Amino acid sequence: MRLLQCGDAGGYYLTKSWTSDEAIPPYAVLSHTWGTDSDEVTFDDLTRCAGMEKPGYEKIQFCAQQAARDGLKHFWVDTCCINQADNVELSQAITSMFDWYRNATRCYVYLSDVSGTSHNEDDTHVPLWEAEFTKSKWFTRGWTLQELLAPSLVDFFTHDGMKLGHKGSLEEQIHQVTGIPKLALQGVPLSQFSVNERLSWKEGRQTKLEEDKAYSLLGLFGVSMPPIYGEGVGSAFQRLLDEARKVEKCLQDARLTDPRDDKRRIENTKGGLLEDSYCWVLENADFQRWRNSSQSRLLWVKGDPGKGKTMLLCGIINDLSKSVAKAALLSYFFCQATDSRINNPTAVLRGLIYLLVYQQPSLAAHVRKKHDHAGKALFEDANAWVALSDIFTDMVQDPSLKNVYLIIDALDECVTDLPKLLDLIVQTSSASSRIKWIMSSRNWPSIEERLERAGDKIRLSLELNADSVSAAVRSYIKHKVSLLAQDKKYSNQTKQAVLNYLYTNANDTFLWAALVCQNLGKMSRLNIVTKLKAFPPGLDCLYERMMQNINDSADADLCKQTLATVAIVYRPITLHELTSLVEELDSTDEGLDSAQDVVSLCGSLLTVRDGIVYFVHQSAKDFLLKEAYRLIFPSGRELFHYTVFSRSLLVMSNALRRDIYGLGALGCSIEQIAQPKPDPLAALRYSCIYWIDHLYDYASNQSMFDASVLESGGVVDKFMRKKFLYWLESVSLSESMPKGVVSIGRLDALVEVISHRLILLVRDARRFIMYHKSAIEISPLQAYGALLFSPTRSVIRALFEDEEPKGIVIKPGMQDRWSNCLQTLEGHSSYVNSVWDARSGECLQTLNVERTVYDLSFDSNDSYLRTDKGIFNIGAPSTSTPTPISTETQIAQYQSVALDASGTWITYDSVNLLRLPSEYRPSCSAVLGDVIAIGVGNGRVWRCEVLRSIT
Ligand SMILES: Nc1ncnc2c1ncn2[C@@H]1O[C@H](COP(=O)(O)OP(=O)(O)OP(=O)(O)O)[C@@H](O)[C@H]1O
Repeated sequence: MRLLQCGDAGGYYLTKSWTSDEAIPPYAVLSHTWGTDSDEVTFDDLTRCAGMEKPGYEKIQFCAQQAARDGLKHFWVDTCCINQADNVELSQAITSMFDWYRNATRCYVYLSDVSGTSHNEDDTHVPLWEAEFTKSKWFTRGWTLQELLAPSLVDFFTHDGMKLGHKGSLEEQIHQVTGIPKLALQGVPLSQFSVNERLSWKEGRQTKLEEDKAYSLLGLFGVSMPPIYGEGVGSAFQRLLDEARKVEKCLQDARLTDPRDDKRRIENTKGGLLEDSYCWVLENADFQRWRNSSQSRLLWVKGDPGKGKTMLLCGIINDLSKSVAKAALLSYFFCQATDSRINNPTAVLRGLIYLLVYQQPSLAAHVRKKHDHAGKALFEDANAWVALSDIFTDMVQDPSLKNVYLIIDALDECVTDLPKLLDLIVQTSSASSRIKWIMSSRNWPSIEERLERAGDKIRLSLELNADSVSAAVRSYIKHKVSLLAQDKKYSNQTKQAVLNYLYTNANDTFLWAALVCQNLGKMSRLNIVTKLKAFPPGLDCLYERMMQNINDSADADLCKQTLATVAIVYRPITLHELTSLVEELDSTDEGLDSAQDVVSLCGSLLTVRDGIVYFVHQSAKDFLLKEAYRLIFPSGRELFHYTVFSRSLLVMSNALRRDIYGLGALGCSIEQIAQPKPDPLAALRYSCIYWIDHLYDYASNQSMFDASVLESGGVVDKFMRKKFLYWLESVSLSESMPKGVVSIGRLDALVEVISHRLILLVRDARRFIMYHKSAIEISPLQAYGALLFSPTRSVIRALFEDEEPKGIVIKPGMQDRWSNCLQTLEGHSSYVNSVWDARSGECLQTLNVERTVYDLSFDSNDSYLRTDKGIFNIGAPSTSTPTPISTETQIAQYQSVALDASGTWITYDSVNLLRLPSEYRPSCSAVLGDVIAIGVGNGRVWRCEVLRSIT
């Protein structure tokens, strides 16, 4: 990027060309409409110190003067800063232009057809400029759309240099003229608007070259593609949309959780964020040093449990999102030990990457280098961490980024592989001065040691800021007790007594105060001063007292079972799921109500939000697992895993069945499926996803493990034989296929070590799920269609023979064993050319593309298929109603049997029926009556006959 600068002796000269990874000085950009080519000052003019007489010179002078007024030495004007005669440079400029406008300190819109001098004669209240402004041709040009949206500061000027206002002050008028939502004008990330909505903003805008209509939108979609002038506007838009969809897909696949939703949920669960209780940190000297010094890139907020770290970070995020606005990206993640989805480093990176790409879609390019080939597996397979940490490192060093603020709460709740995450933080913080990290955690020496390697880090210890924390806790107590006093109608005296008790005993711990207030909220005001004594100071003492109360209650056993269940599960469970896992609850008629009641009885430790049961705080769970361990797991934790495992197996065995949602159509897509009400999976979902994990953890203590569980005829054997396919369907309905694949892998590993009896069954089940994963993930009932594409000697196929869709015949029949292909990978081509070993990552087999069948037709007497690779004898297909022979790939509007447009589905009467494994996808096809013949990439030809009455 070349910039302009004023010369000492007047005139303007071009600076050197800055590469994208150099620190480009602050600059202003001009946005304007082009006159005729001869009117504009060109790159060539400037290099020859010519062009002063051209009308376009005025705009350059205007831009230079305005930039100087704003204290900017450099500025950029598209007419002369790009050498339009150099195609490579022009092409590069087109793909970078959005970033150049976005990174400009200011953008000046020069409206050549708006004057600021006179008033509208018809209506003296409306200045003439406003009428002219709304009709300005600037709003009708293609490129000015990104020039309006990319920069954060856009000032509008008349042709004689009078400032009319800025994007914010003129928001209403701009919105009226362009139809662009005000939020987009305010700088909300453009990815928040659908592709179609963004496309609608270009309506009525013109460009000199027709392809520029598409190229001028590249930045709006975060897409980078080379311009190919001459390709035509249709092709340019097609490429643009293809790329935009890939960016969208990338974002969708990266999203494991939306950290913005997590933040809102956490704030709500904790009773709302109080500004008075966190704003001290914004003035804190350590925080300020981190904020203002370019050397300080890493801030570690550390403190004991319940000191308010999470809420502090929520407050900092709110403050940064206001103050850094579009000048920087802000990405964050909240680790939660109780939820296995968000308690590991891969989840952290997915969350951070998701928010970064959401704010700046062009960053998706770093993900797409791998995602375009690997698809969603990039984020989920065994190599996810390695791939994601590379992507993340590249992303935060992207030259188009200004500053990036990265925030992770509760490192101590990242329960697996924390050192890996800490190392990445340290490494990225020293790699670029544009990155600033904030992390919070408890005072763990192991974290301290690891962070020691970072350069200039700042520790903000809550214990060392006791005065500020103490004042913040007092303010919190004051607020909470006022609400209590109002609610419970405390007298002034009672209110004061409660306040005093909390002030004296909170020991600067928010959580202690929060728990006591929560409990007081459930008590009557009678004798409240005496009742206060039931809340001893110190978190552990408080939990101990609560546990004692539970243990003394009439429902102690049920409460302890419930607490043990909530403490041992791998993600927070719903009340419905709780009824499945705790036997006593399920056996009552009013299972759900009882679950609600028992959680209320444990109310000092548990809480329910949106039907999901949580610990009131991580420290409550920690207390149970350490101090109250013997009480809630009298026979040890492993045996409790067995309880959850066996309950899961029992409830699944009773309830799982074919087509549990009553979908009917085999090809019904997961995207079209709405959960029925009541949802038959509501109580089973957790069990479906995690039963194998509980079995695995039960088996981890071999001395307690009862091996008969894994014997033939044992509970696992019976379940797999009777319910495996229904389980697969339910896993898909729960959108958890990747987890299902991993779980069956774990079961396989377990069986290999413990019991060889089940090995054939489990290994076959594993091959089945790996081979058919994609089809079942897209359409749950394809679990049954998949039987048709499984080997004749597959154990699962034999066990579930009755579940095969009736009336569909595939010839030649399947081979008798599973092929070398462990897992089919779905890329963007219609069939894959290579198959890979999922464990070693080695390529097992590369299909010979040379042998692809390209041409295929039925012979006139229906006994042969003619192909470009030879003639296949197929015998006469049993069709009764011959229809015209077509050698073209069939599309979905065809009656009877056909292929859909993507060549991945066999359809019947235009409805998806069978999803084809990659190896069976067509390179060509032909239809005769109810028979479709398909030629594939490995030189094979196969056919499928679909009889009218399919079930
Ligand atoms: N600024 C605040 N506004 C409202 N509530 C707050 C605030 N700060 C703390 N609290 C209350 O204190 C409780 C504990 O705070 P928080 O969860 O932030 O502590 P923590 O230091 O992150 O604890 P841990 O390390 O154990 O996770 C919260 O559940 C909330 O009820």
